[in-house]
Amino acid sequence: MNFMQALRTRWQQADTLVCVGLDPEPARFPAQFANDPDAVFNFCRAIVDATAGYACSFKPQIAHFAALGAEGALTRLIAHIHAAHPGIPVILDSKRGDIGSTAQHYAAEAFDRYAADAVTANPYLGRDSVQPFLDRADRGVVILCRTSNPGAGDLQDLVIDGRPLYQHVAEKVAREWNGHGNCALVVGATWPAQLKEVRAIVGDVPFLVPGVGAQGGDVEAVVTNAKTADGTGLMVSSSRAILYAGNGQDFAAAAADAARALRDEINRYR
Ligand SMILES: O=C(O)c1cc(=O)[nH]c(=O)n1[C@@H]1O[C@H](COP(=O)(O)O)[C@@H](O)[C@H]1O
Repeated sequence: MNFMQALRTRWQQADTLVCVGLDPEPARFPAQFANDPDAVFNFCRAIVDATAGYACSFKPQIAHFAALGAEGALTRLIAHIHAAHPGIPVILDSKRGDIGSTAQHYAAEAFDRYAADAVTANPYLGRDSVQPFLDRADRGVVILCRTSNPGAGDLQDLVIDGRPLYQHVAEKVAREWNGHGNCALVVGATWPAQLKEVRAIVGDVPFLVPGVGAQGGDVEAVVTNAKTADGTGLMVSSSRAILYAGNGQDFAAAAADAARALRDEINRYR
């Protein structure tokens, strides 16, 4: 099953649009991990196992592993997700973008080294830089469109030919880059008006929507502005608000409660 089929199946069968972000920060781990040499893996695995029932996808963020020299933990974590929770796709959040010959290696990194089902990609260098990802028809390519951060508009809102750059990205991805039907777009939860505009441009192309939870995005506004006609189309991503919901012995149960509460809040507005 390819990424898009897996995602759609998961939306329907598990009735959830929550993407659980895996952004390990050892300084925020519960005390029980203080002397654990494999703390990054063990913490993340506990979160994965506790939240899987509420997840339409998992999204490990590569810098959070690489900065710690924990690439091995990332490899084992993705393997664990595939083995213990088959059918839940993994999006490697690496936001890669480079000339085509180098991008081939980034595609191999995400899909072959880490066995991710999808990857986030930066479109700034143009189509040839994304092509090695697009060519992997069975994998997903989640392209930055209107990001969640405060400075998103510095470049993404610049008006070109009468419309902001992020709308050109949306248009290009939906009409030209999505030949294999394997593209999705990143649109931040912090920008409800832009979510609505991009949805109007791209039809049913799925959105990865980070920015609820720690970044303060409004769940009702996200779902009402960005869902597709069938009440799906979204991976609403939250990392810190789930991972660090508790920091005692019961941290995994607290994470599960946070993921369930987000699922239920999203489902109220679908
Ligand atoms: O591509 C992403 O995942 C992403 C895009 C974006 O526009 N904003 C954004 O916050 N992210 C990522 O989503 C996660 C958000 O984390 P929390 O704010 O803790 O939920 C981080 O891993 C970010 O790198």
